[in-house]
Amino acid sequence: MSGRRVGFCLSDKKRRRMNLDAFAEFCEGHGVEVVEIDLSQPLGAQGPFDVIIHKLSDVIVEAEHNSQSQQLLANFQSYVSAHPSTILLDPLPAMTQLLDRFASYRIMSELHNSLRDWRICSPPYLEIHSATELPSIQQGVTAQNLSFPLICKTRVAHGSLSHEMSLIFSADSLADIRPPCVLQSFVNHGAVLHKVFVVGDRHYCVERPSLKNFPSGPCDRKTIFFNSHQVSKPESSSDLTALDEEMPCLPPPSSEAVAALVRELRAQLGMALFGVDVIINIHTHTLTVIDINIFPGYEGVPQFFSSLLSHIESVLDKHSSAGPQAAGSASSAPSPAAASRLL
Ligand SMILES: Nc1ncnc2c1ncn2[C@@H]1O[C@H](COP(=O)(O)OP(=O)(O)OP(=O)(O)O)[C@@H](O)[C@H]1O
Ligand SMILES: O=P(O)(O)O[C@H]1[C@H](O)[C@@H](O)[C@H](OP(=O)(O)O)[C@@H](OP(=O)(O)O)[C@H]1O
Ligand SMILES: [Mg+2]
Repeated sequence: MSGRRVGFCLSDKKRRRMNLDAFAEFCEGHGVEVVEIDLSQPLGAQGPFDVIIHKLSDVIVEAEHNSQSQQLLANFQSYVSAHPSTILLDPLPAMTQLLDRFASYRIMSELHNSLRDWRICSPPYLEIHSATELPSIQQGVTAQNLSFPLICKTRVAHGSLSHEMSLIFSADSLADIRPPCVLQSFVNHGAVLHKVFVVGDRHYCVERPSLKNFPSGPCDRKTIFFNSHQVSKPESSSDLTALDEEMPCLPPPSSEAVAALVRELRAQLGMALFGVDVIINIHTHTLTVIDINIFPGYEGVPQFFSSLLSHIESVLDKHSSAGPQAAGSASSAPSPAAASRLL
């Protein structure tokens, strides 16, 4: 495979985090050229691209209220629409839905049906659209069978503001939430998070610290505000992740169940680069899905570069044998207006 060009459209932060320069060097050794796309310059002059890998989550979120980001997104979309043979990893509509926890939680909540044989579930949740709903939230909490403590997360799932969350211990503290957000039952899981990182047909599980167990049921404790990156990064260590009690180790998630989960999500989302966060309920040992992430950090994944390159090679090989309109091509992008309406 020689003479192939892969464009990367990433924020500066993401480019540094994934060490794109090192990946470009790695690809060069395999006859693949990596090009950093500058979204602010005409894309036509930067192409052609066989594949574009992007993480446009910040641009899509900003395009909601910023005309410059709207323009960048529109330029990107008109380029991909005009170049249907360029493969887009991942398709914009697929990844845009994961920017919205209302959409991603709906997907997670349907998993227990599609994966019935594997005892996979996600905690019950409630969508709060606006502050006008505040007076009736307690009714919603009861109707949806949510149980205290509750974890409250922003509706927007990606970007720096999206990791600010809170733990709510009683009905009185529901006044602390800031809509739009989701309320989700907190599931005790022994402070262990299992991150499943997906790269095409391969996936890898890594263990991370996580929130400790809390007594079930309402209590008069004050709301705890925290940033999820203080609790679920490899180096995270805080009072919130240190268990208060001794606890026997939980069994890790079954690898067959994780493989079934990844297969189902790959098919449902039509995506290749994503992460799924799962915890194990300490009482039922049920594999519980709590988050799906777009193009995550893959920290701790051995040989991420070679997995990513083999995925790129495999989609290109499939594409050339299937013809230019093969699945995953850039033509599946929504109109600029549709994409910016998605949040
Ligand atoms: N329903 C839940 N029950 C128990 N703990 C939870 C639940 N939801 C989230 N957590 C805890 O809160 C942390 C952050 O939650 P979540 O993964 O939804 O946030 P995030 O900001 O999207 O994180 P990431 O940066 O991994 O994408 C988890 O790692 C886990 O420790
Ligand atoms: O690799 P894990 O531990 O799963 O963490 C990821 C988060 O899940 C993502 O939400 C981050 O993306 P955003 O910074 O766009 O929220 C993502 O940031 P990144 O895209 O800069 O890598 C990571 O922090
Ligand atoms: Mg997340």
